[in-house]
Amino acid sequence: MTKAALRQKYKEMRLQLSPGEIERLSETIVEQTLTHFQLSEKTISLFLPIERQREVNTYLLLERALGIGASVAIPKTNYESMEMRHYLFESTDQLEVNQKGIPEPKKGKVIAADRFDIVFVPLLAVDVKGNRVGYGKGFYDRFLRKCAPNCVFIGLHYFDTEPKIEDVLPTDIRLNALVTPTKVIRFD
Ligand SMILES: Nc1nc2c(c(=O)[nH]1)N(C=O)[C@@H](CNc1ccc(C(=O)N[C@@H](CCC(=O)O)C(=O)O)cc1)CN2
Ligand SMILES: Nc1ncnc2c1ncn2[C@@H]1O[C@H](COP(=O)(O)OP(=O)(O)OP(=O)(O)O)[C@@H](O)[C@H]1O
Repeated sequence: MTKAALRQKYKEMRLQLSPGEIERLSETIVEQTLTHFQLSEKTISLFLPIERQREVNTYLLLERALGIGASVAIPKTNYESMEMRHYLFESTDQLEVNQKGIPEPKKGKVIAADRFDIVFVPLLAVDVKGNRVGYGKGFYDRFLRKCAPNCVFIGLHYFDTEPKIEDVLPTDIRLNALVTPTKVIRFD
């Protein structure tokens, strides 16, 4: 399928999940993540969920990661440059929900892209090779290319992989791994 068709399909599938299901599936995704990846002492990029879009509740992962000594930075989007800048998470007082519904830091200590060990990546759909579909603005494609070569890109997703994304672009950056409620997949 094309990215446009997949966006529509998965937006609808997410909106069919009840708030109770979102919580339960998000908890399972977080448990799977903690079982399969070592987060302690790591520097991590973590998006916070657009609640009206029923994204994975990553607040649960934020709490757990901080509890085991990870440094967590949250991205903030700039719709003029179409780039993201990361700020070290220190307190929920730093956060404000932007006009797209994304909780983002207002200020804080800036963390450069090449400092991350792990980046958790939001997505609408992903194929069997780790190609992803996001909201189509390329924020993550621009950010991930600046990360260190050994940085691990992990998608968090409620659903299974798609057989194929038809219109993959040369600028698209693949995931290294995917965590769903039932599977942890490593690509490559
Ligand atoms: N939680 C979260 N943070 C993220 C992303 C994400 O997918 N999830 N992004 C991933 O790249 C970037 C933001 N990308 C976005 C780009 C466009 C729209 C947007 O146009 N939203 C529409 C509603 C959604 C729709 O139906 O298209 C809008 O607000 O009108 C939202 C996010 C960076 N931060
Ligand atoms: N490094 C880059 N420099 C300039 N433009 C880029 C770069 N990476 C991606 N783009 C552009 O951004 C857009 C990304 O579209 P695409 O459908 O791949 O987004 P997406 O991966 O779904 O979105 P997102 O990364 O925001 O979740 C394309 O128009 C692409 O050409």
